[in-house]
Amino acid sequence: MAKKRTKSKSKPTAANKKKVSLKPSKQNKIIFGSLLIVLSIALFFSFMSYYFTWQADQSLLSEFANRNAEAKNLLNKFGASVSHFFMYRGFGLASFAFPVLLAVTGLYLFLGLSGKGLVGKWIWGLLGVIWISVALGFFAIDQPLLGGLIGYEMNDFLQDYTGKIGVFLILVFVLMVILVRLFNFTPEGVANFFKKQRQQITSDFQKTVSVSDETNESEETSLDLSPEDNEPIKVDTYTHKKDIPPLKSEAGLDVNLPEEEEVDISLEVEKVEEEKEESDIKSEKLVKDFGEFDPKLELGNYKFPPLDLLEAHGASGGITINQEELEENKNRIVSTLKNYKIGIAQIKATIGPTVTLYEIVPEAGIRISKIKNLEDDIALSLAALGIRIIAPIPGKGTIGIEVPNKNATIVSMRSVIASNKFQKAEMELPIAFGKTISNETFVVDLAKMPHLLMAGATGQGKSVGLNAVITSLLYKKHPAEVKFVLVDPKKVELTLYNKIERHFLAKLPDSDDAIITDNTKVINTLNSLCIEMDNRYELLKTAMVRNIKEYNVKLKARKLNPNDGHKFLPYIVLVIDEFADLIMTAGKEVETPIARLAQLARAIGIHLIIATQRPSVNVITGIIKANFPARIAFRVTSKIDSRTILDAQGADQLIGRGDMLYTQGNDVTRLQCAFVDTPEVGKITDYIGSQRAYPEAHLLPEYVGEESGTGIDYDIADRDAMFREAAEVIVTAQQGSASLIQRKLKLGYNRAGRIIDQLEAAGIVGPFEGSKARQVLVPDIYSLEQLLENETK
Ligand SMILES: Nc1ncnc2c1ncn2[C@@H]1O[C@H](COP(=O)(O)OP(=O)(O)OP(=O)(O)O)[C@@H](O)[C@H]1O
Repeated sequence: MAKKRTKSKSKPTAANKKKVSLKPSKQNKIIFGSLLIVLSIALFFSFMSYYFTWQADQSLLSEFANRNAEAKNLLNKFGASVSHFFMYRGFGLASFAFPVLLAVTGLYLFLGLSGKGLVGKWIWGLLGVIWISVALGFFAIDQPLLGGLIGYEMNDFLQDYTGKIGVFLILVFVLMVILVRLFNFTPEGVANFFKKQRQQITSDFQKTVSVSDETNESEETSLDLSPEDNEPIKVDTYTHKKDIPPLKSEAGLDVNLPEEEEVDISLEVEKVEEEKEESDIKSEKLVKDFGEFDPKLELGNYKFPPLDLLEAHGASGGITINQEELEENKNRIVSTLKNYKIGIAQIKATIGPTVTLYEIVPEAGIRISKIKNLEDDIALSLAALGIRIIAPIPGKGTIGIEVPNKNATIVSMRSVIASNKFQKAEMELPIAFGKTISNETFVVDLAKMPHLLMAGATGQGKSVGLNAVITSLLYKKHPAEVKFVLVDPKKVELTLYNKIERHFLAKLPDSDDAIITDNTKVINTLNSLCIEMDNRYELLKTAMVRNIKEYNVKLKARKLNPNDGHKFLPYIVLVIDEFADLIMTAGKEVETPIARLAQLARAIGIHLIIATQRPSVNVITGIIKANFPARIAFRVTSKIDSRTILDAQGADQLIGRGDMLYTQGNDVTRLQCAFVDTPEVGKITDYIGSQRAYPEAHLLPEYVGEESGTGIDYDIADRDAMFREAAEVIVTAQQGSASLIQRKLKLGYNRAGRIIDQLEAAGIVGPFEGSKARQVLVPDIYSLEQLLENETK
């Protein structure tokens, strides 16, 4: 009871306090506001009449209590006494600021405006009062009524200490403070003021001129709604209320116009159409006459490949995993973890196409780091290939164990292309990679990646992955919108796309084949792409846009003149298979342009996809890695490789056949890559290839290398051990081809390629001639021997 009472006692006091001091009711505010206004009027009139009656009323001041005594002041004895107090004993003429301040305060309260800034007004007001009274005391020392007693005394006091000049300087300084703080009296402020005045005059002048030229209509538009200081008027489109910036009165007081009044004033806001530049009007007319520019028009009848070119790969039955398998795996996980004394509170399974994710909530008190440390042991105990432990699953407090399904389901390209997610994807370059562990279609935008690095050991699904990427784009993009530059040193993986050369491929002007299989050509192509990139940046600059998307939108709206070199820019996707081979043979020569493209090409629509078998650090160099945030790892053979690609392990524990990890930044997602077989790709390219095409492949800018040859100088000492045998084979057969050396000497493609380069450097074979074999420059074995002997001399 006692407690209650104390509580109830303390509460109301606090509340009352609040009510009285901080939040007066609206009525109270109005009452108090009116009182202040009335008081200010009374003061004003008293002060006014005091100047005429003060002498007459002087003697009455001591007779305030005498009812018979009558003062001359308009407000009688009250007026005479108060005025005497303020004007004579106080601040003199400056006292007129008090009725003003009181009136403003009263208005604030009366209208219920927020009291922000009121204190400031009082402070500045009082400072102004003191300054004026001291100034008047200083200049009109013989007129005590002007400066008042305080003005006089303060002046006297200051003069005693600082002398007349000192007081004058103090007055000037305080005046400066007031001017700077209250009226922004700075050199820039003054300059701006004059500038605005000048602008106002010129615009007024122009308006007058235009009014005389134009019809009545322009009279309406010349109605100037903007306030003088060019601050914008915000108009609420629903209520048509103007949000007018507070006006400043001469005395430096912010006067906020009461909102209610604004509603009463019916303000008609005329929608003034935005001023259009001449070019805008022109482009609008063009769009009106001819419609938007359509880059697809040239191949207007182009038909996108239908879905039935793709096969279902028996995936129509859905995922096949039975309850037994799930139970079995669960029991194994539980018992394995028990061996390590890890209790499980809960376990949940998510079935994916190739793996099932078991999500475990460990018992309270078990450290996740313990499970993480036991990762390898647990994987070993579960004795299955492809187990990956994620401890903890990012964003969840659980631990994931991925266990491969006994019967993996193939994710067909058909199923992902047909998915709603892909069909409705509002992306620039949508790619349907496959399905996630929870069987959702995984679609990403290549334009956002913006480049992709793909790695994986032989036979783990890289080529299929590349085909999936290309197929996705072929299903979604018109030939006018995207072009591929394909680099295929293996010569077999991407050849099928030859059929769509005149639809979708880009090549160097002088080359026969669009698909690049030769390393020297790759260097030229990469450099040519760099030129294309620079050209595109130049176009973007002149069009004043930031990226290819904005550029093409502007071009479609006919805002860019083709006569100035503007043209529709298709996305360019550079696909390099076997990047390791390229880096090994050409090194810096390819690394530099690739790094340049990777760093800069995202805005102008050139995107790189690089695939490699060997994800070692000398292939995926730091500079390349830094510019390829999006990476895909198929199965690799070692943890180190996994780290090189993903900066995380796990790719070594994949099960192959399209099982992959995708990362774009931090999160690693396990996916089953969509499967598209070579015959399917064949069908798609046949379908596209059989349609009307452009006259030729999209031409890249010409690039003239420093040397037309290989550009690689070989020292005699650096020659391959099989160099002599290879030279003999070539000269005997009189056919300069790497594949001949490969066959006869049973060498790998790369080594044979290098030997051919060395033979060229030695002058035994001629330069590269596209798809034709190189010319053999030595007629017979005898001449060859002579040539080689002369070399050693
Ligand atoms: N997503 C997938 N789904 C099912 N099977 C696949 C998938 N990807 C690849 N495979 C199987 O793996 C085989 C090898 O794939 P792929 O040719 O893509 O390997 P690769 O990594 O390109 O090898 P290499 O580096 O030697 O060219 C395919 O023939 C196919 O049988």
